[in-house]
Amino acid sequence: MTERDNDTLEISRRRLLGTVGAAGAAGLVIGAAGGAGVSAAVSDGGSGGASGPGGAPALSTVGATEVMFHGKHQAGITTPSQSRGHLMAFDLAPGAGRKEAAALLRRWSATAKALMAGEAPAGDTGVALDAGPSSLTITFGFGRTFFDRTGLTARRPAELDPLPAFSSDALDPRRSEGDLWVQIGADDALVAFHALRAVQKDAGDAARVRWQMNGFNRSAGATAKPMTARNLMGQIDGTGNPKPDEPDFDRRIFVPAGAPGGQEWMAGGSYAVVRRIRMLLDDWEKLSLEKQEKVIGRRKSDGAPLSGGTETSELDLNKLGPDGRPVIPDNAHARISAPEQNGGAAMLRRPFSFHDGIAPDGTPDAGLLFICWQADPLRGFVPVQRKLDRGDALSPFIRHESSGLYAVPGGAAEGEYVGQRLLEG
Ligand SMILES: C=CC1=C(C)c2cc3[nH]c(cc4nc(cc5[nH]c(cc1n2)c(C)c5CCC(=O)O)C(CCC(=O)O)=C4C)c(C)c3C=C
Ligand SMILES: [Fe+2]
Repeated sequence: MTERDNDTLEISRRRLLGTVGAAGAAGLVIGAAGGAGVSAAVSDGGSGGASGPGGAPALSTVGATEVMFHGKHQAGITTPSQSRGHLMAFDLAPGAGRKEAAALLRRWSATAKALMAGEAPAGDTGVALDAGPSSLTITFGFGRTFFDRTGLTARRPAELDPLPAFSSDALDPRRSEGDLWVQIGADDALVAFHALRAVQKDAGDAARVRWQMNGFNRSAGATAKPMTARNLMGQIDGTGNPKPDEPDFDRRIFVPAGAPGGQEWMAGGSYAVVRRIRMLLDDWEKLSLEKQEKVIGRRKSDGAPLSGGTETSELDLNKLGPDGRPVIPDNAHARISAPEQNGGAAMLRRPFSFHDGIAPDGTPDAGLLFICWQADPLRGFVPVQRKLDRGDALSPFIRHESSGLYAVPGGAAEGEYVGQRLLEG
């Protein structure tokens, strides 16, 4: 596989034998559209056999797809959603400061680079053997408290100021915030788990796990062509996301270099708002299909706006029904959260679903690990959530149970580790 900057798409032909199957083709197309650096190699051993070069097991495109570690932005932001995800927050251990944090980020970066390339470290457990890189991404961020703990308060970005309280919040502080945040995504469950263990072991005495959450999306390659994912309410979720080929995408999602009053070490970075949002599925599933669609303002079957068209048609917020009322109701989630209703506020939503079994009250402990990316939370998540908090038809069916806000620095250049410009600048 060829290593490339993660803003470019490279399909290595070194081991590309035969035709890319439907699943693989889907993955590659999404990778290109998403602007994520992806390299894919497919091996069938040259004769349709079961082994690749050096006797390594053959890989499908799903297994062989590699997302590059180095690049302008960290991987895992514009990378197409993976089918497995793990989120972890760490607190620095008592006595650990800037020096220990820098050593930890150096270790984590080396591990991320190796695992994302499908390499197994010496003495490895073997959990991820045979599966290839499987689009593994490992993304690192800093929480507000990190800066005091490391004596870097003066370099804390204003964007990390605490989010306002929202009336519908039911937040558990033990599952919120944290000094450091790690997002892991992969198209193979074993590859994702392997990375989770490696990251945790690397933390050593420097940091302790504060909370950890597990998520999933539809399996890579399950659909013949790329499709927007569905959430556990059954809705197509992600349609309105800004697209990387739109002219203002970078400005909305990534911190520019040289921003007046900004923190230069965040150039190319982004801010992640992370919320564990429980879905009250027993209540939701009692609603008729018609009522469910009015809650969102889109059709459940294909995600098309209730004003007509297909999934990608613009919402016609002025269209009235035969009863003289807006066909997309005033409190519909898609209406309230639309950028044009929020002074252009936009974010890139890249969630995972979660299911943590059955709660003591017998209801499913399931919902959305909502992760959204923006250049500034005050021009992304905050205004939209303020508005949703005041009258979203979806609110009675969801509960925000935890919250985190993290500064995710730009990608590491070759020879650099993630966060080096902060920790050694
Ligand atoms: C504050 C931000 C948002 C939260 C929190 C949120 C929770 C949430 N959303 C859904 C389901 C859907 N959301 C959809 C659209 C949508 N949602 C937000 C923001 C938040 N959602 C935005 C900015 C948008 C896009 C609006 C637009 O551009 O028109 C949709 C419609 C399809 C789509 O565009 O993705 C669905 C469905 C759930 C289930 C949920 C909490 C669990
Ligand atoms: Fe939403």
